[in-house]
Amino acid sequence: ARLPLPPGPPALPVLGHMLIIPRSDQGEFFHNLAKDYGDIVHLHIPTISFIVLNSVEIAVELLEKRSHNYSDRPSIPVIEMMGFFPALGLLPYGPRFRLHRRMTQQYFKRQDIATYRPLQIRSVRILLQNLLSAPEDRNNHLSLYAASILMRITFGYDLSSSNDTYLGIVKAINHMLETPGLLSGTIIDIFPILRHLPSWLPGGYYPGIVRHIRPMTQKMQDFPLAYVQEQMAKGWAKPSFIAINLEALNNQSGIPSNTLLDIKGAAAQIYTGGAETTWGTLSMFFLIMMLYPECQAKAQAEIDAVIGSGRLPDFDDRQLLPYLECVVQETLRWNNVVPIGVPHRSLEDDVYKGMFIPKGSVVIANTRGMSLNENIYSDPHTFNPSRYLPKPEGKAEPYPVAHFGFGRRICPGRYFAEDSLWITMALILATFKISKPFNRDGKEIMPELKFTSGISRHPAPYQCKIEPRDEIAQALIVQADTTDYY
Ligand code: HEM
Repeated sequence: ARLPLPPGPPALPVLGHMLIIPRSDQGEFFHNLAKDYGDIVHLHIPTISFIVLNSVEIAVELLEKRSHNYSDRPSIPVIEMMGFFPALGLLPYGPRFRLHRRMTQQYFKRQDIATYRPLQIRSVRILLQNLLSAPEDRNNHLSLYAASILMRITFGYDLSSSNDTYLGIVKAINHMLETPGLLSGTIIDIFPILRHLPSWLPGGYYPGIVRHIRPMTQKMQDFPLAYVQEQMAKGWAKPSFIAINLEALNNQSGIPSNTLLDIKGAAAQIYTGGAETTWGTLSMFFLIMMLYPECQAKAQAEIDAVIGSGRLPDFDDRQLLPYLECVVQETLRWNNVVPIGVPHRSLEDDVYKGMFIPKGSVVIANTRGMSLNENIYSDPHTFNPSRYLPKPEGKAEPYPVAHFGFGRRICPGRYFAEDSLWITMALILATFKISKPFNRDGKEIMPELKFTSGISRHPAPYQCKIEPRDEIAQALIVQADTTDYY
């Protein structure tokens, strides 16, 4: 305990760093702190130590190589009070975490991910047709697309309309979780002690939110299980995460309620964790394609040269499209949608390079800062897919690795998510031109670079123009086979 803590800015006597930690854009704030104090920084507020990791090397050293100590989560009582239990992303390190992790990882294993491809392709084709018929509804189409894939594989549900009641519930909950100043998952929001500080939280505020949200959360978790049980009773349940887990228990008489709770909790976490992040990344992609038309044109030229214009890209084409691969990776880096990851927590005292890391520290992998590291990425605020290409065409910079987190808590849906993003971007670039809209005077409208703030971060609403690249592309979209082969 005599060893020094990692360095950090000057702190106030009791409040510590409470007044300097911003409520939004913490990723940038931590990134700037790293310039003065280094890649590992200590901050504190009453009773809580934060260790902020600003480089991939340190995150790997602590969160991966010492993962036995750094795989716990800090408790987020307000979210638990809302009924999010048991949810893998929030579970403390222990037997229940291991059970949920196993169930989820098993379903999204790298070697089995190809099973989902027919469903992903069909869903993207439907997305293309929706974008063709109502391009101004881009946002709704994207969120419908992301949720529909995950709901189908989680509980066999055919989500076909943005007006679906169940989708409405999930979106309302997500909205609550990301609204800045509410339950945004900002550092300030997630620490229980702050609930007692009137300056941050007016009295009665949280109980009010909980009253409003709890029945919705309950329904979000209960409906999928009831739906699958009903379909199984009728004998036509589609393959799904819930169906597989229930079938595995078939020979047991009377499934314990705790087991059912685990199945529905794990299922709900899959689409709450996966849909918002996938949708957010695709929303970022449309914004980027509008801002960087030269990158869009280069990716389209590559697709045209490799695939021609007579068919839509397929997963088999992935190896043949190196620039498109760089576009996907650069989209994940440029403004990553989970900018400070999900906080880990240390279980025991530890020492790193002569610095003391107290037991119970909240450990934040600042993935935004890692993506902006000037020692690795030249001109990091610029979207430049070519940076990853070998020299002399590119700069041979490494693909980003931080955006899916680290160690035993690394995103279990990462292989599936990358597949979804790749096929979506490939088909959209093959068929559509994305550009800035015009105002009444015929001048281009420059989008404002504004982002939401919370655990997940995505562009604030913006307009863009989406039109088929040509008549051949339009025909490909209209004639695309959307038969359900999954
Ligand atoms: C672009 C898409 C996605 C991004 C950027 C993303 C990012 C992340 C990050 C940063 C974490 C925290 C990792 C850590 O604590 O170190 C995480 C956790 C998680 N993600 Fe994802 N994710 C994405 C898609 C998905 C998908 C498609 C699924 C479901 C299939 C999913 C399910 C989860 C779950 C269940 C956790 C909690 C894991 C745990 O606490 O052990 N995610 N994700």
